[in-house]
Amino acid sequence: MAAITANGVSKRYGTVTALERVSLSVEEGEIFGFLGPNGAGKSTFINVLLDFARPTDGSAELFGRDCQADGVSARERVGVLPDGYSVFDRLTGRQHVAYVVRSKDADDDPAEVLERVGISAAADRPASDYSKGMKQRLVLGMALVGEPDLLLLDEPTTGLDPSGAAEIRSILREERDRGAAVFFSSHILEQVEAICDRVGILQDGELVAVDTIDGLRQSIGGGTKLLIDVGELDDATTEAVRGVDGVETVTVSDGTTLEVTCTNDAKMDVVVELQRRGADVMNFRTEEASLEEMFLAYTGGSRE
Ligand SMILES: Nc1ncnc2c1ncn2[C@@H]1O[C@H](COP(=O)(O)OP(=O)(O)OP(=O)(O)O)[C@@H](O)[C@H]1O
Repeated sequence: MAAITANGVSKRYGTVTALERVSLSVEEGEIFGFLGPNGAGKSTFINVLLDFARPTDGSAELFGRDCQADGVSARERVGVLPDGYSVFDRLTGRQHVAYVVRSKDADDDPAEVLERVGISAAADRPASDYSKGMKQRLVLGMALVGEPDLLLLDEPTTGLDPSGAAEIRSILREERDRGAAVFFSSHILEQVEAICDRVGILQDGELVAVDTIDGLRQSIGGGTKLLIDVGELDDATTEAVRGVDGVETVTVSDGTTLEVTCTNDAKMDVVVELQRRGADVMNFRTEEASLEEMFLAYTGGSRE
């Protein structure tokens, strides 16, 4: 059964359309990255799943249970790191985790949970004294209690230093590997590229793409960039390469290096055309489009 199903979810705040007919499905055992620039609607979508916000149109389900009509039972199997979370200032980290263990009727050892998220040294300090990154680790630890079947995480690595972000990514992989679905939002492309099985790109409330990273690469023109060093290059040869089926763009740098973006299938045709035209192909490299290039292609360069 799908962990998350969204059927045409729209959300309007007055004249602002935060979400526009978002439909998607996330399965158990996958890490799904929800990517979009600031204000794209990522938190609003998670808030709809948690019933912090009600959709204007459409509906959403967690494990087949309606997030609004049946919200409490929909959230039963879910661990959450919400946007704008807060901690209880007077409780220690250990007490926070112990509280969640009791309320979920779970049997996790709070010390182990705190160890896992890297704040065991601060276990008995009040959470009010924690840094932002430590609070974030604490709330993530609380989300992990009870082996939830779905982790819903709003920007889980923002505010963490690079090694902290890497630790969290490895926890998310472990959770996926034990069969949980992991859904997390981010505007940090590298975080998403590093661990996601699939990615959804949200732009102005609309889901403009959902695919694997490789699939996204394919759909923006194969996503393959060829860098070809040739001895000499004339305009007619450049034009001929532009005319090869599957070629999207051709640019020339330093007078002798061609940069060609094209579908995977067109790679060899480009080289064959160059040779047919008598060009001396001296070096030939390919680069895959980075997620950043894909993101810019989908969002029209509005990365923030
Ligand atoms: N409670 C609210 N009242 C009015 N407008 C809202 C409310 N919540 C969100 N919005 C608007 O909806 C849009 C989407 O906001 P949202 O917080 O979902 O974006 P986001 O993708 O999570 O952004 P960020 O990456 O900056 O956190 C924005 O234009 C925002 O101003």
